[in-house]
Amino acid sequence: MDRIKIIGGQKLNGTIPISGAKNAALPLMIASLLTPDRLTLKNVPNLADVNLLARILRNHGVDLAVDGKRTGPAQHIGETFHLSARDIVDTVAPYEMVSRMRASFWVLGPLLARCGQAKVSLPGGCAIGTRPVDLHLTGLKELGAEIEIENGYVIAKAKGGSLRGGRVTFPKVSVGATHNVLLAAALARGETVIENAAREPEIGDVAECLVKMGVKIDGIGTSTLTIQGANQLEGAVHSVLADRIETGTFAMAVAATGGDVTLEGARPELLKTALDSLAEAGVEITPTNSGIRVVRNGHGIDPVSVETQPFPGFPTDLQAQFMALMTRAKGTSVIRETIFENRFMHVQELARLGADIQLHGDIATIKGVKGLTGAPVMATDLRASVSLVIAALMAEGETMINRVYHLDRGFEQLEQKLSRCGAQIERITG
Ligand SMILES: CC(=O)N[C@H]1[C@@H](OP(=O)(O)OP(=O)(O)OC[C@H]2O[C@@H](n3ccc(=O)[nH]c3=O)[C@H](O)[C@@H]2O)O[C@H](CO)[C@@H](O)[C@@H]1O
Ligand SMILES: C=C(OP(=O)(O)O)C(=O)O
Repeated sequence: MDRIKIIGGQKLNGTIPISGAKNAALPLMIASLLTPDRLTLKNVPNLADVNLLARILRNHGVDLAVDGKRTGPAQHIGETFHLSARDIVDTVAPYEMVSRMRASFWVLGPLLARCGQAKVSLPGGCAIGTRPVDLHLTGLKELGAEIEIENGYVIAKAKGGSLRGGRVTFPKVSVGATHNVLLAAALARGETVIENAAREPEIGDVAECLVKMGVKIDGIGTSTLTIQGANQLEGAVHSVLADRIETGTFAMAVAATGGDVTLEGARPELLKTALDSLAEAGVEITPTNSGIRVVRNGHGIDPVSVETQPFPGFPTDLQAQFMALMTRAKGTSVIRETIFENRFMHVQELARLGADIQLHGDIATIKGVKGLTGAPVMATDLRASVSLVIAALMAEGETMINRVYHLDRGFEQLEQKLSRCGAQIERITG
């Protein structure tokens, strides 16, 4: 099993190219199930989750060709995927695959819309809470799905053979349920209205792609989406939007170590709340023509308290990274996690490096310490893992991070991007 070794204490200086967003690339790939024509996606990040989803989609009959396959150590990021689902050959998404990744559950809506039936295993994903799928299922029922759960599988059939438009009012904001219903509504007969839809930019990106495929959607970027389903969708060409979580992660890494880094291709408007929190901590954030410049030189880290919220609030996917930064602040900060009930697995690992963090329910109180010291730690989930990378970059001496397969799910060329900016980071394989 691979590990990552980091010798902390180096400032980061240089340029980091930002990859396409995992959380947009996955539902965009799934959108290919909606059309027999070719969907071309550019700027797809090379990640374990993307590769696993490619296997799941191939199993359903999607033909996937990749342009620009790398030869040797890649300097460039992003690939072009051509996905063609001429015929859906299997409407079952098996446990072995779906249990390893949350987003794979989102094939349910499109399969149901295209084929009138689907059998999809209950999903897995990061172990950050119970993560039910009730909102996905009630949403699809509003579009005419009949649903049973048997032996860990959701078995769904469209009443009368095809879905029809409906009104879905989510009692709670859910990214995944919004994706699932939006994708299904694209091929449902008539109009669907989704109220209290998640507004995360990745949903807007999928909606923009669906529009290119022939769906009429009003309210993109707002919490009310009105979708006119089409009988048949066309192919399209779409570029995956920049990863705001990767952007925020590197910005926090630079804030942590000090230095001067340009995040090339970053879109500051996609993570305004997080960048504002960094500015409050004393980090200089400057939008440039091609991205964002992040600078911290001389100025220490001021303590800043945050609370996670759905977009446009502070993202839960940046909570662990921000906590790592706050471990070295000049005072005490408070972080409240309101989205997932068990997303504090990084706390005990950060403590191994010398962090002083008290947990009470959904609130973590972080007292900034004078210094962290390297130690062996274990990655527990994707964003928790990268918070350990940030802490290790600040720590004195060597940190060995075990179970880095979590990182490979969501960070393209992490070690290369950091080491080119001066970090002492190395993957130890096997
Ligand atoms: C692949 C992907 O894009 N994953 C993201 C997605 O996860 P995911 O789509 O799983 O997250 P949701 O937005 O659905 O979850 C938000 C909250 O709603 C609850 N809930 C959700 C669905 C449901 O049917 N019932 C229910 O109660 C969840 O337990 C959680 O407490 O959004 C999260 C919140 O921004 C991010 O942290 C994940 O990175
Ligand atoms: C929690 C995440 O992923 P998933 O929803 O796939 O578990 C994430 O991307 O931070």
